[in-house]
Amino acid sequence: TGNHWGYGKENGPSVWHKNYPVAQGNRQSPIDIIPQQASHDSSLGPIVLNYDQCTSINIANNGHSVVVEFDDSDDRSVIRGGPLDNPYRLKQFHFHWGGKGCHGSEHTVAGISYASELHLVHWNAVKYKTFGEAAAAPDGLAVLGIFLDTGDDHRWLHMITDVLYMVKFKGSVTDFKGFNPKCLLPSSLHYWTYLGSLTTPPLHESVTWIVLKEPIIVSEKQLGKFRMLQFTGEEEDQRLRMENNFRPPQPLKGRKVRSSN
Ligand SMILES: Cc1ccn(O)c(=O)c1
Ligand SMILES: [Zn+2]
Repeated sequence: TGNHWGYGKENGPSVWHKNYPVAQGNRQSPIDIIPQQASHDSSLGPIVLNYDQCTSINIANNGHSVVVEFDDSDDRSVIRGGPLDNPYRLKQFHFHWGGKGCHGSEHTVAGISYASELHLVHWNAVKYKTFGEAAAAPDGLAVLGIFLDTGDDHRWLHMITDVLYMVKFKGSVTDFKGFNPKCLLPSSLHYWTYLGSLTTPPLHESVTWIVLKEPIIVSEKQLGKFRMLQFTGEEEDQRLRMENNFRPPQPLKGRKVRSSN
């Protein structure tokens, strides 16, 4: 109902604060990461991803992005180590991207944006009973951010781009079992980390961000398939191409960004 949030002129990031005042809070995401200003923290260990038993369930168009959901009923796929005090359970991953020839990452690096950004969303099931509860807690979520740059075809991304036609319209969902997101990681797990928020409403300040320094490479052709998705539902007469679904960088407000080695 009503003027739901989105990425358009009337309902985009510049007006989200009207319904979600935390948009102007002190730990909002994304941010511009300035490598030279990040502090090397030798106490920051490596991040460890245990995705081998992971169980993807489906892939869906939620009207803001395309999301792959996982069975998070136990600790079969978790992220641990790095800045995290305990394991966080993989819940879903999704992407943010730009328009044709435009970049659409959320985080930027020294003012430079990438073509796209993949977010792997995890929640603290040690401290909280549900994802919803964790999403509202200051140490509730850990999101692994991976930049996508353009070049050659990505060897495994076709497994996702080949099924996007099945979820063209908002509200569509289709089975998507047996996908292990480990195939979407770059070779290095070196990262920046800082305390931030969801980058979409409700913009809860509940995320420990872990942003990998090394991008993965995908082709323009593969990226173009994301742009055939629609923000709108099949029944709506408006046809809105899903693109530029990113929030721009937010004020750092004195936060420190730490860097793994
Ligand atoms: C939980 C959540 C929701 C939206 N986005 O963009 C995120 O990165 C994480
Ligand atoms: Zn995201």
